[in-house]
Amino acid sequence: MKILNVDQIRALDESTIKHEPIAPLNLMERASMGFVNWFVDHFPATTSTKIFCGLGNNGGDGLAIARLLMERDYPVEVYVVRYAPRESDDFMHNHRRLKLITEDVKYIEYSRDLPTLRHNEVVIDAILGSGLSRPADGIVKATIEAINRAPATVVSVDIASGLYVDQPNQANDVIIEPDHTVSFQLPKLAFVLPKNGKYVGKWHLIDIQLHKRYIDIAPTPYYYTQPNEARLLLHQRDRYSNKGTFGHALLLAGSFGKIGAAVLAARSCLRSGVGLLTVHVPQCGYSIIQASVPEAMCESDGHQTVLTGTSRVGGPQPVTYTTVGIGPGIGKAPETLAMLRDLLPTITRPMVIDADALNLLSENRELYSQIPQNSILTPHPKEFERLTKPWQNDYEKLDLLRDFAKTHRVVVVLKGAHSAIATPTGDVHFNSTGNPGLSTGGTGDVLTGVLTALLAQGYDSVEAAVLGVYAHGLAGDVIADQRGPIGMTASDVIDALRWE
Ligand SMILES: NC(=O)C1=CN([C@@H]2O[C@H](COP(=O)(O)OP(=O)(O)OC[C@H]3O[C@@H](n4cnc5c(N)ncnc54)[C@H](O)[C@@H]3O)[C@@H](O)[C@H]2O)[C@H](O)CC1
Ligand SMILES: [K+]
Repeated sequence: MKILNVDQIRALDESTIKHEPIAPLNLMERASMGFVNWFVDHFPATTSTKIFCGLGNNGGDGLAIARLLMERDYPVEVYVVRYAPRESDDFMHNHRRLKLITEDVKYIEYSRDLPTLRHNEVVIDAILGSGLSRPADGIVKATIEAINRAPATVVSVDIASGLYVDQPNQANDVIIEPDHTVSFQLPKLAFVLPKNGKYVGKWHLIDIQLHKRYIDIAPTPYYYTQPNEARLLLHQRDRYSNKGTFGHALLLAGSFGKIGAAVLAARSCLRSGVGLLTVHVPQCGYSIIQASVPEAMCESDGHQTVLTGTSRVGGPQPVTYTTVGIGPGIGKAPETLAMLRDLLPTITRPMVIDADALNLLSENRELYSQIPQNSILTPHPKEFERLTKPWQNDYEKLDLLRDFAKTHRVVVVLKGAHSAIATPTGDVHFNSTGNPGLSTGGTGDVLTGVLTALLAQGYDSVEAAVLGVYAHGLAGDVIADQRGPIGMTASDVIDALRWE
């Protein structure tokens, strides 16, 4: 699903009005009706509801929502925040329609006009929407602050008032902190950026049948992975296939005290459909892997505690493997760096690079040019900062991410809430699955195993990253549903992986 910018959202509106065709006021009615259908599914008709409306079309939505909820007998109070002398046409039209059924519309010009808000009430925030062009100030700011202080449940229409759709807010901007955002048709970039979490709450999309052809051809680098899109990426298995069909992966993982990382990556790799797996670990990990992952072959490094790439049986020969995954638990010993240095030029196929392998790269940037094209790198934000440089906000981070992926022709999975997957062409796919329970030790090792398995089976790198990250997050969501996010372990995630 595409994520469009604010100008495209406006143009999409106009395109819908022109091509459907539909009168602007009727489109507003459709959007408001969609919101109301969502609202009645979530809050009973006894819910005391206060709607705060601005003077533009977001406010117009608010007035239409007020009327539609009153028609369904919700106890609704309407407040218009009078911050400017002019209202939009569709605001005025809905204002007139509302006045036909109630005289009781209140106006907020000064702080003393603000009502008291209680915990058992619901506030609908329709003050400012996608038309935001400057920080909230004056009475708008005072109203937003009052709503944020109140114990009431807050639902924002389209986007929290004060939050920009696709550009950074300043640290001191005043923005609604909703429990829910009910938006129209497509997600907004602001919704998927981790730092905006409290200005978005849980978000929901209402299909208002905006012009499909416009969406289909609108250029954008940003995508949001939907369940049906992820499922379409899944390769169907031929019943006459054999284990050779699904590749032979090599995982280079583990060091003394961190053999568990190798175990997790190996198990998830096997659970993700790889044909054959060899795990190369330091000698101290040999018996552990043999005993705990019997399905894998194990190759012992010549070194007791860290990876050096040497071996008493002749050393790993990555060129003979379909795919190499490196990083989980390897540490940053000089011998391991030397191994990475020797290894990279010998690999011609995309590989998976994680954890300390990324840290070694960031400390030896001359190696960037040696990374095989279309490899998948899986940094968390701190690792990505080491690979690049610090950023001021999520938008700058996104630019760095796209630049890095394009410059080095790699796929970068920036892990976090809505993990962002940047492609060598500069597109970004935001993931839709996962929960805070996944921020626990070992889940990154699991992802490395998953991605290595998908590459070994012949998935293209972007597809492997989008599908693998989605499936990994979904496994976390399944566990969170069953017994809550707290106490989830990386091993649970492996067990919950499903490929169907
Ligand atoms: N396709 C859709 O998504 C639909 C969206 N609808 C709703 O329309 C709004 C956008 O409406 P618009 O009139 O363009 O903007 P706003 O209501 O957000 O703002 C009105 C107006 O306010 C001025 N302004 C900007 N920043 C500030 C500020 N900080 N303080 C005061 N005033 C400010 C500026 O001049 C704006 O133009 C969208 O969010 C949806 O809710 C349609 O209803 C249907 C389809
Ligand atoms: K709003």
